[in-house]
Amino acid sequence: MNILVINAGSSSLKFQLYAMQWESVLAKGKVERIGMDSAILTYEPTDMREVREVSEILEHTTAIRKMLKLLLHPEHGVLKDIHEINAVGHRVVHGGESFSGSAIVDDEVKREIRRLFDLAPLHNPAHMLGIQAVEANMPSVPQAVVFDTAFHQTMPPVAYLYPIPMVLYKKHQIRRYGFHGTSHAYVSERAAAILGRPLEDLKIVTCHIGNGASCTAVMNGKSMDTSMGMTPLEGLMMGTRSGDIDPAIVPYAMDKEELTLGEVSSMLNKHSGLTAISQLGSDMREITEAMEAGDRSARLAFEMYEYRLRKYIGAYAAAMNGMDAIVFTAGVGENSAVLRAAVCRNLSFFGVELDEEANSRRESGERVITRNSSRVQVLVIPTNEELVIARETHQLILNQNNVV
Ligand SMILES: Nc1ncnc2c1ncn2[C@@H]1O[C@H](COP(=O)(O)OP(=O)(O)O)[C@@H](O)[C@H]1O
Ligand SMILES: CC(=O)OP(=O)(O)O
Ligand SMILES: [Mg+2]
Repeated sequence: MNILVINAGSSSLKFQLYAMQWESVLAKGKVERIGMDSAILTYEPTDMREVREVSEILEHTTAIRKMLKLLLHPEHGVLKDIHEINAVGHRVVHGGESFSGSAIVDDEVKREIRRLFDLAPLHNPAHMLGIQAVEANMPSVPQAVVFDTAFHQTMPPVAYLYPIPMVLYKKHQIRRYGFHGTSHAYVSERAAAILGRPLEDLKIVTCHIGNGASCTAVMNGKSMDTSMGMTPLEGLMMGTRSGDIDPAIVPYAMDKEELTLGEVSSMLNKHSGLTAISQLGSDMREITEAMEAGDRSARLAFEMYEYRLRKYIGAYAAAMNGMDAIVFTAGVGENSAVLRAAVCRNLSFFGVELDEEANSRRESGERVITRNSSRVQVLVIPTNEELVIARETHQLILNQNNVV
């Protein structure tokens, strides 16, 4: 069975085509910087040369159309016919309290994803465009959705409730949900395998630091707390999102700057975080380069980002009463040796001993970046949300076929 996995992020669209018999990737690719005039499309068919295009791609729908064309391309393609794709699995960020597991897409599921647009305004609408673009191009293919929120359904009430009137939870399900669940689950399992210890015995802080960023306290293999909340806005400082702020800023800024609710939400989701402080944009690569060239705003942005991340790691060590390992993953976590070094240098109190050479080595695979003597092991683990989504989709399709 071939499964196409689509991960439509806020600024990127990643895809992988899996042959499930071997769990092997036939082709993969990504479109980065969607919405900007120089979007970058990279397509990598296994065993063939990479194709790279820089063009204006303003919408997720255009990105998907370009992807299908490449998969079927006479020269670069890996498929002869679109029907060789047996199912599509989508990453969906918000599943609310309705979904504690994955689901096959039907009208009811689509209605629920739409109902949750307000809670994940940068994400759920993009996923829906993805689902619709697949329906338009491949009307008979079954689609599944795998939710970021599902892994965090194990959080206890002390972690998921807000200290506000209970009526808001009971009537409107206002609570903390957490996101990036497939990634936190995957990297914590891999960390246990690399450390050669049972996941059930470990206290791990997983740091998924991409354009969106979140930290999770994974205790005995279960999410016990995570930094994102009712929406992916809470927690760490991110590319364009503020993360934690005093909620009183919202009415105050609305009053002083005469902002509408929509404007203040857009300010916190799209014009805050690294973008706001660096005044250079949200790309950590550019910010690090500018910082190293002496730009003060870039340095402040970097330092705030690192400081807020480190505070969460410390908080989760306290939440779990211990910490065996820290995992860095996603775009920034996997690639920014500078950020990892800054975080680790300031965690020596916990017994983190960074191996500077291992940290700065230009490697892309899974690795430990602390010395053997380090009390807390720090790992870099490339995330693989796509593989988790492919496995879940495969299982749902097999179950469906057995029932029919
Ligand atoms: N070599 C690098 N050094 C520092 N940051 C990087 C590097 N490569 C990618 N990034 C960062 O990773 C971010 C994207 O991460 P990713 O996990 O792909 O995001 P998302 O899925 O949220 O769109 C970019 O904003 C970029 O700043
Ligand atoms: C939930 C979330 O923030 O996702 P992303 O990192 O893809 O923006
Ligand atoms: Mg992502």
